[in-house]
Amino acid sequence: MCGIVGLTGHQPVNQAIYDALTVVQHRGQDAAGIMTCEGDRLFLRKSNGLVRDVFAAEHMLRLRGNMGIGHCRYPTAGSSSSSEAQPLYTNSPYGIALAHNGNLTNAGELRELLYREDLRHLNTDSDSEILLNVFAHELQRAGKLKLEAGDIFAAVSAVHHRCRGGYAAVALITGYGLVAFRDPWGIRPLVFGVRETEQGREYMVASESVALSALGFELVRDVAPGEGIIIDSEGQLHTHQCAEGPSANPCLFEFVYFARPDSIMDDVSVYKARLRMGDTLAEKINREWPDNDIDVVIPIPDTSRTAALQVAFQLGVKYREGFMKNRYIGRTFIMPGQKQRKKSVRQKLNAIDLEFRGKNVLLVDDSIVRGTTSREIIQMARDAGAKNVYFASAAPPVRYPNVYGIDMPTTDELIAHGRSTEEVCELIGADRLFYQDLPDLVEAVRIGNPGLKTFDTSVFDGHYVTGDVSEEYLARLARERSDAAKSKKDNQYRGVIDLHNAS
Ligand SMILES: O=P(O)(O)OC[C@H]1O[C@H](OP(=O)(O)OP(=O)(O)O)[C@H](O)[C@@H]1O
Ligand SMILES: NC(=O)CC[C@H](N)C(=O)O
Ligand SMILES: [Mg+2]
Repeated sequence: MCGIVGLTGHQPVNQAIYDALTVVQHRGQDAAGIMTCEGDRLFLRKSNGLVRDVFAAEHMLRLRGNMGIGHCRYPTAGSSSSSEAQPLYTNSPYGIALAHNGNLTNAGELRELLYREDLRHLNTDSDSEILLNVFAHELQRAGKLKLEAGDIFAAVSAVHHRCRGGYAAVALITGYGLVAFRDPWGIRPLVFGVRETEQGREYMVASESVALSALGFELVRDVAPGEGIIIDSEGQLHTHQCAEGPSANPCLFEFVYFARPDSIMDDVSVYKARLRMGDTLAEKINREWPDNDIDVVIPIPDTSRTAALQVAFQLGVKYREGFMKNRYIGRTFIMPGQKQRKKSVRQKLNAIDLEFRGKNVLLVDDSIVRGTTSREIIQMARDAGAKNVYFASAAPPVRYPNVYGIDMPTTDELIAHGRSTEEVCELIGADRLFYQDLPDLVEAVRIGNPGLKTFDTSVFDGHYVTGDVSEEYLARLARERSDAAKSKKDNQYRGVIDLHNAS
C-alpha cells in the first residue's frame, strides 16, 4: 500500500518531499524515492530501505527544483529490486516520472499491448512501469511539442479506458508540471491541499491528509474517483473528471489498518471510524456473551489501540497497555516474507507480566490476516500468566486475496479462508474469538460520510468492484506472488540495468 506525494512550490521541494515521505512511511517500508524537476532536467534518488536510510545529505543536495514527487514502496507486483523502487521514468514523450499506489489487475494484457502495438519497452516486471508507459503512450498521441491541460486530461481518460485495478498516481511532465489521478472506482486514496506563501500558492498531493497537515498545507479535498488534477509550471491548478461513470468504492482495509488514524479519507476521519469499530465490536461481545468474565482489555499495538480503547469503555472494563512496542521495529504485516514477519512480532512486542498474571484478558487487534501476530501474542499472554485469553478483531474474517495494492495474493496464507470462527480460534490458541460483522464495519466508516454508498470489501467477501477478477487471474497471482516465487525474482533482478541513479 505505497505512499505517494507530489509538490509544487516556489522554493526547492526536496526537503518537503522527504518530510512528507516520513509521514507516509507506514504505507511502505521496502523502498523510497524522490524525483524532482528543474527546467527540463529530472533528478532522481531511490533505493531499498526506509526513507531515513535512502537519502543522505549528498543525495538531497542533488534533488534540485521547485517541483517533485516521492514514493515509499510496499511491493505488490514484480520484485523488490531497487530498480522497481519508484518514481519510475520514461524519456518519451517529454520526460515523464510517475509514482503509483495500487495494483493493476490487467497488467499482463497491457504488457503485451505495450510491446506489440505501442512499441514501448518495459525494463522491469513492475505494474507501475506499465501504468507509466500507458500514460506516456496516450500523451504521445497528442503529438504536440507544447502540451495543454486538455491533452493531459485526454491521456488520463485513455488510461482509465485501458487500465483496470487500483491506482492513485502522481507524475511529473518536464516543461509542463505536476499531474495526479485516481482510479475510477476510487479504491486507492488521494488528497490534495494548498499552502499560501509570500511568493504565492503551493500545492501538494498525497495518499493521506496527514502528510498535508504535517507540512502546513490545508486539505482542499480528495481527488475524486476518476478525476485528474494538474498544477502547471505557472502554478495554476486545473481539474477535470476524466472517467465515464466513476463511483466511489474506498478500500475498507485503509480504515481498518493501513491509514494513520489522524488522516481524513474520503471525508471520513480514520480515527473516528476506528472508535466506531470499537463500539460495534463491544456491542457484539455484549450480545453474544452478556455474562462475560473479562477483567481487562489489552490492545495489540499499534493500530488496534483506537478501537480497543472504545471496546474497553463500552464493556466497562479496564484498558491496559500490556504490550510494549519496540519503537524501532516497523509494521510486521507489510514485511516481505513470512519468516521475517514471524520473527519481528516477538522483537516488536513484549508483555508486561503484571497486567496478565491470573487475569482473563481480552486482546484486541484491528485484524487477523495470516494469524502471525495473534498466534504469537496469545502465547506471550499465556507465558505472562494470563488465566484465559480472549481475542477480538475489529475487522471481519479476512478470507479472500487482495488485488488492488495490498500484498495478500493467496487464499492459502489467510488463516480464516475456508475456516469458521471456532476453527480460527483454535488455530490461534485463543479461549474465545470475536470478529466484527461486515455490515457493522461498513457502517462504522460510512457514518463519517453518508454519501459513500459502496466500498471495496473484497478481502472480506470476495467481491471485486472492477468486475474483472477471475479464478484464473487469482490462481496466476498466487503462483507469481508466493514467498518462493518472490525471492527467486528478487535474485534474478538484482543486477538489472537501471536509470542513472545517484548512489
Ligand atoms: O494476522 P497478521 O498477518 O499478523 O496481520 C494482522 C496484524 O498485522 C498488523 O500489525 P503490524 O505489526 O503490521 O502494524 P501495527 O504496528 O500498525 O499494528 C495488524 O495491525 C495486525 O496486528
Ligand atoms: N502497494 C502498492 O501500492 C504497490 C505499487 C506497485 N504495484 C508496486 O508493486 O510497486
Ligand atoms: Mg498490528
